Amino acid sequence: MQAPSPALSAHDLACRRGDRLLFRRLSFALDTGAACHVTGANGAGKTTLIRAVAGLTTPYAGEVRRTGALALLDERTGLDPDMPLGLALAFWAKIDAVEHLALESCCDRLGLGNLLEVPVRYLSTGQKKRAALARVLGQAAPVWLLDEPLSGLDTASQALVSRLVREHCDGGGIALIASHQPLDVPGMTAFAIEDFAPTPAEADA
Ligand SMILES: Nc1ncnc2c1ncn2[C@@H]1O[C@H](COP(=O)(O)OP(=O)(O)OP(=O)(O)O)[C@@H](O)[C@H]1O
Repeated sequence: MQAPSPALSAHDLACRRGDRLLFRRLSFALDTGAACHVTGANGAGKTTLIRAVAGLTTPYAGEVRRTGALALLDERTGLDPDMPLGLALAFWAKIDAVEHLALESCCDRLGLGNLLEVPVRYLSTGQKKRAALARVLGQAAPVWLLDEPLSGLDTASQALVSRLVREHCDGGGIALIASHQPLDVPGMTAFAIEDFAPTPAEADA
């Protein structure tokens, strides 16, 4: 049986952090092939939104609906700092049921081939980010949630991320991307988290 088309939507979502309402009445709907760029100032709530959509934070109001498996790029890579990169990725590949050859091909795609013996703690910021992206790629999940996928990356790697998102969406995937930097993904929609900022009265309620 064919898997249903992926879909991701939020309906009247509101999230609080501590005693502060960050955003409210936030809605979007993404169907197969769609990418959406979430922008916003530091502290506006982009990571909170990504985590709420991922189901890692309970929204204050509203709901998220998703069809299809999820791959999340978070600020925490989850890669064991004491393991060589190859083994650290293999740990997740086992959990994600990714075959060895597929993992190898993702590592090659992200230019990690010559780093697999290096302990994760010795990797640079950009190298760690590319390793986390390799895991996302390997998961072959139709729905991608990418929190700051470009931060710490050089120009060539930033272009590669745009290319990976394009290919993912061209193949029917969905990507919701929180990023301070622009991405080169034709047809990508965008919204600013500030568009859903509470009024002062709502924020204090
Ligand atoms: N556990 C927490 N308890 C209280 N406040 C929190 C908590 N986590 C985050 N916050 C606050 O929530 C707000 C939104 O944080 P969030 O990380 O979602 O912002 P962001 O838009 O992703 O910022 P940046 O662009 O800097 O990554 C910030 O003011 C932050 O200090």
